[in-house]
Amino acid sequence: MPDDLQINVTVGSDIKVKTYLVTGGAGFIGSNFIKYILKKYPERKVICLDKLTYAGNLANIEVEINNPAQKLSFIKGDINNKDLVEYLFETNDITYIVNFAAESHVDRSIEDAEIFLKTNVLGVQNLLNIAKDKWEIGEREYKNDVKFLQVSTDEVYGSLGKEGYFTEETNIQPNSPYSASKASADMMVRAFNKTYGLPTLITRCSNNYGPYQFPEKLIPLMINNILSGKKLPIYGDGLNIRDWLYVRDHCQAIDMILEKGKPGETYNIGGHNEKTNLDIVETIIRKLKDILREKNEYLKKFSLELDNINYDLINFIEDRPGHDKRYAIDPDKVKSEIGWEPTIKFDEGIVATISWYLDNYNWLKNITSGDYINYYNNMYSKK
Ligand SMILES: Cc1cn([C@H]2C[C@H](O)[C@@H](COP(=O)(O)OP(=O)(O)O[C@H]3O[C@H](C)C(=O)[C@H](O)[C@H]3O)O2)c(=O)[nH]c1=O
Repeated sequence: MPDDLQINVTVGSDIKVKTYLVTGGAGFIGSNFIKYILKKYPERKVICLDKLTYAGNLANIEVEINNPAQKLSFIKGDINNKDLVEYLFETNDITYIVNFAAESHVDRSIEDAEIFLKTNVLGVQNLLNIAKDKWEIGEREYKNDVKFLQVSTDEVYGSLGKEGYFTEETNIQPNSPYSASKASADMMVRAFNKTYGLPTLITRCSNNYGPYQFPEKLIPLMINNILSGKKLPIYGDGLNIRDWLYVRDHCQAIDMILEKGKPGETYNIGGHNEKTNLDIVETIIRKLKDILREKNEYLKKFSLELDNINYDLINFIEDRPGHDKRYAIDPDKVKSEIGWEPTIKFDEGIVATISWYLDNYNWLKNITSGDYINYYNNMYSKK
């Protein structure tokens, strides 16, 4: 049976449709995942639980929420809310729990780590506890299908030198409060698998980019700054290296790991696309210019002049404390065991991303009118 048509069939005539609890589903990767799943499996149900912090935005999944043909329900709430999470498990036959809910920005964690521990560690422990209790009761005949997938990050491995790659066996050596919180959560997920047998999966992705990313992260921040006539702040010498993964590829990998992954296992998901930050920023300048040459109505809209979009916009600023030098992922396990590899080339993905931000400038404007502005004002006033 092709994957797309797969449904859960229990004994007798009772047909169970898979139901996802997607936590953090109004954020960048979570909302892309919901879109991916609803499109690929129109018969499946998705419950999105999201606290709607500064980085979560209902607009990201508005189209899907308003489409009665799509089986998506949205609940505003915190993964730390025990009663609410219990209620969701009691009132739904949840097959897959996919946890995207997290405070994700390294710079914010350096300013104050508290919320990172509350959400990324205690929140995960709450989800695990409740998932385990419901799973242990095992009323459902399709209990074996249940999986708890923790979306983690390659940052838990720390930093690489010029050579080598992170494998799933690499020691955990987080360097920022953010990555320390994600590593702690990974250890709790592991413990719930080893101690109680909860069928867990951990995925560790490299840097994502694509539509709906909050403009505090490198790529949308640079796009937004160019469109707003601002300088482009690069930390340190700009030679730190990240491995960039288009968000849709990441969503596809998570879907395949949910279906084929072995409980208790960890899978690294990378884009095999290592670039220095300086290279990324220069590429954005060049590609944005190419797009604006073709769609010159945008020049007027943003009051921009092509000649002013150049490398002089780059502003090297003080380095991020504890700035990891290089992340890079060994592709072997997810390729050989799951059959996944990235499909979207960076040149394609970056043009799609820049075009999306140009075409959805209202989204960007709404996002940047709140917390984000205050946060950056405070941060840059210290530099
Ligand atoms: C915002 C910003 C960043 N940078 C540098 C710092 C990093 O070397 C690189 C990317 O930074 P960003 O903050 O976008 O992402 P990372 O710190 O690599 O972490 C990201 O990717 C991992 C996998 C996650 O797990 C994180 O949740 C996610 O935020 O650009 C600058 O030079 N200037 C800037 O203004």
